Amino acid sequence: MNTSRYAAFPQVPLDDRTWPAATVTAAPRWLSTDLRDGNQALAAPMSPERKLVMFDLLVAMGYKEIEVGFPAASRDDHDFVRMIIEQDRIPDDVRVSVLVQARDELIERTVESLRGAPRATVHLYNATSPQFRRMVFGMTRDECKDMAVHGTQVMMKYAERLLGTCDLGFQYSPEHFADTEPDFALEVCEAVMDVWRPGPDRPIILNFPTTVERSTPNVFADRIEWLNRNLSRREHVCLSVHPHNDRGTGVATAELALLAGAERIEGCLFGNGERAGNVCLVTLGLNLYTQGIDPGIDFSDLDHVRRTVEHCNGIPVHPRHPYGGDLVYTAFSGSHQDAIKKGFDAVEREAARTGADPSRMPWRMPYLPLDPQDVGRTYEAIVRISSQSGKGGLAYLMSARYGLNLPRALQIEFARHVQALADAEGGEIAPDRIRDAFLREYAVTPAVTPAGPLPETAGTVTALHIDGEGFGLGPRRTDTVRAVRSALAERGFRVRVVHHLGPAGREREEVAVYAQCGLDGRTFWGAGIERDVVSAALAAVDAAVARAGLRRPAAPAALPPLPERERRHAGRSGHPAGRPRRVIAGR
Ligand SMILES: CC(=O)SCCNC(=O)CCNC(=O)[C@H](O)C(C)(C)COP(=O)(O)OP(=O)(O)OC[C@H]1O[C@@H](n2cnc3c(N)ncnc32)[C@H](O)[C@@H]1OP(=O)(O)O
Ligand SMILES: CC(C)C(=O)C(=O)O
Ligand SMILES: [Mg+2]
Repeated sequence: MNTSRYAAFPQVPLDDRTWPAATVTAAPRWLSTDLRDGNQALAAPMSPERKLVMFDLLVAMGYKEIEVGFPAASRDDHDFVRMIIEQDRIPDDVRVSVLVQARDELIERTVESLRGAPRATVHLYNATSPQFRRMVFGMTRDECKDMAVHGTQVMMKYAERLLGTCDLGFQYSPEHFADTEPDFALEVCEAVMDVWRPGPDRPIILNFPTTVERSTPNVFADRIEWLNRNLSRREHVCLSVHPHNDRGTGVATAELALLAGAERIEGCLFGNGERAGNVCLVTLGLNLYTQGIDPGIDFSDLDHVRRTVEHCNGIPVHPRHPYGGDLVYTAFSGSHQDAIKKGFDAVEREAARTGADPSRMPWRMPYLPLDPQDVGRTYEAIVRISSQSGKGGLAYLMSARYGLNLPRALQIEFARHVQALADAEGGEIAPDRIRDAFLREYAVTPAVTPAGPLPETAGTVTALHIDGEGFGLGPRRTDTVRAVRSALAERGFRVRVVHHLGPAGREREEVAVYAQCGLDGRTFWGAGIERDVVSAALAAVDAAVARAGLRRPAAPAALPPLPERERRHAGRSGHPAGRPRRVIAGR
């Protein structure tokens, strides 16, 4: 590749920059340009209907400055502006703006589109960079400056003629500011201000776009700090930035610009816009939120925002898009899942200890920069199981989704089963399949249960785990059922441990008990899930004993036929192939 065709971007001479030591403590003013810069970048620009959906979304989210179009561009753009004005759809605390080039014929139509608006801003621009002056305009610096000055004069003339009592705002952008000599950008802005004459009730927005992002964000920040120091009438100027994302650093550019003195940011939801997009307003807003700063924008139903934006733009949001993508609150890898599970366990313990509401506790969760619930997501998709997962993730899924808190040793054992499944199938294993595999493997129901005690030699049920708590049963107890009953009674087990088994909303409340059965130096786990703890404990013991194969009949053929469900499960359990699962536990 021919690197020699490109050159590093020149630095701004600013040796005493202060922005690196600054911090952001409040949200900037936001302007959404989804309906203008975002819209102009679509293969099929939005119809007025889709524009209205986007406009209503932006208003509902709390954006107070919305660029609604380029009325001189098309009938749709013009008619949309007319529609929201005539139908009185602009809330009192929202200001719309419209963009226009510094060209007389376009300015008239643009200003005219705002007739009847109680308040609105005209946004005028012309390119100022040397390339543009040379290649596109064929103009000197002075001629280029005159273009901006003249455009401002023409805009004011038409506004006076057409807009009557409108509370008119004015914004000027030197397009390609990031490529323009800083002193020339300043000169043009000063000349524009001389015409507009900003004052106490007559502010001006000076908006500095990267237009095409070519430099590292620190270079842009230096430019903004330099302007911040050198602009006259600074108290009447709102210093705004408009980063694009050509180098993938639009967000960083905006954030460093804030440190350098910018007060307002223009961007689009999920970073729509020309080429690699405008800066993403969702990322910027939630970046502030996760620093404890209120962005002033409602992101509490981010999936709805994303769906609406996808509908309006006709472009899908990437699954890994910060904060809003489908996968950004999901861990697939084992060590991440394990740490997240431990993080949630720690929060629960802390909440139980202090009586605090977990949803109000400080968020410090490994691998999750934001509580998904804060943006309307659930915890369900936090962990998804694949061949990269381990016992921690599995334990989280079983607990969070099905209320099954597996003891650690059982987690380890079950993880091996799931790993084998993942290795065999590849890809993701759906939660319900994992739960089914667990029930099939551990909640074994003996097919025949005649009365009578277990023989002394049958093996020893060594432990019960009820809702994550282990109860050792002592070495000498061999009568399983008696051991269970007395262990529960000795502990005065009256607590009703309630789990929801199955998807949230199912009404059955059940208790899960896990039993460990030791035989010949090996351990066999069983699970019982029943409506009360004693039945669950008995079922768990039955299952553990059954899995140990303790009371296998000598001749399986002598038993009645297997029920359909049992038949399906036989041979899929990790037991040697063909070994009968039909075992009997006495009661
Ligand atoms: C960075 C940005 O996003 S800026 C916003 C850009 N947005 C858009 O362009 C979308 C809307 N635009 C349009 O619909 C059309 O371009 C229109 C209606 C504005 C103009 O259409 P046309 O008159 O056919 O001209 P065209 O689009 O080809 O523009 C080229 C002319 O604009 C001039 N021009 C380009 N940028 C500017 C500017 N910022 N200020 C003044 N004139 C400009 C060019 O020099 C050229 O002039 P020429 O006709 O003398 O050669
Ligand atoms: C019109 C201006 C602000 C623009 O969109 C840009 O330069 O990117
Ligand atoms: Mg732009």
